[in-house]
Amino acid sequence: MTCVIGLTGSIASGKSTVSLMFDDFGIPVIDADKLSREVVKPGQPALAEIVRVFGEKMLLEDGTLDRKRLGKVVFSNEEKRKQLNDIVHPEVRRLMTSRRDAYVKRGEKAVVLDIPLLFESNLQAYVDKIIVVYADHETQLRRLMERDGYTEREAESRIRVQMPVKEKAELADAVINNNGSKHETYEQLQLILQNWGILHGS
Ligand SMILES: CC(C)(COP(=O)(O)OP(=O)(O)OC[C@H]1O[C@@H](n2cnc3c(N)ncnc32)[C@H](O)[C@@H]1O)[C@@H](O)C(=O)NCCC(=O)NCCS
Ligand SMILES: Nc1ncnc2c1ncn2[C@@H]1O[C@H](COP(=O)(O)OP(=O)(O)OP(=O)(O)O)[C@@H](O)[C@H]1O
Repeated sequence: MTCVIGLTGSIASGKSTVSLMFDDFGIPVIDADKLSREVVKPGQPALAEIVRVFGEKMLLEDGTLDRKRLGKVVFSNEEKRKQLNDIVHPEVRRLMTSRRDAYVKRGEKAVVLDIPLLFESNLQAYVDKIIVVYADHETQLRRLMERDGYTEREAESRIRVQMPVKEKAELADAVINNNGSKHETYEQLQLILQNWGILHGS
């Protein structure tokens, strides 16, 4: 039986960092953020729908989506964010479940679905176990500003539209505290996978 692990957290809490660590254990990861980029590539119906709803101004000169511009709109307007979600999320869910099912069919011991909005979108039933990657607000804000070059205001607006990571942690089967070093995070992940019988102790 494949264990389907949902990996979530809040923006810049460290999901991608943890996601890379699964590689070390030979466990495949399906990344919802990556899929959400694939489904809006030029020629895809979701991009045409975004242009219809948000206008041609959302395209860069080369015909690709102007993510920065669209981000400015949707992270400051709840209604518009919902409109975008309604265009992008069904496609992402379709790709995610078909890839998950392929891994299950192959008999992998585990597969990870890295889904930033797992709780917000009510996708708990897609997975067997949930790991929340936690970082306290200050750490999250600092890492987000450093990684993406956002002002404090821009970073806060992105954090604010998600369920607080503390609440997510309460709903998890396991929590990784990512306030410390990446090595400490790695050790926590290893222990969780051992406890779940996915990895064997060394
Ligand atoms: C608005 C867009 C164009 C901004 O692109 P940008 O390259 O700046 O950000 P990126 O896609 O890398 O997302 C970064 C993080 O923002 C958060 N985030 C993204 N979209 C949303 C959303 N609709 N609601 C809440 N948080 C979101 C997630 O934590 C994500 O990990 C893009 O985020 C998007 O298309 N969002 C809608 C699809 C979506 O919900 N993706 C996230 C989960 S699949
Ligand atoms: N334990 C850590 N120590 C130092 N830096 C870290 C640690 N964990 C993550 N970071 C850094 O913090 C930033 C955010 O981490 P990461 O990209 O993994 O978050 P994320 O949850 O995947 O974000 P998003 O929701 O935007 O996809 C990155 O620049 C990453 O290198």
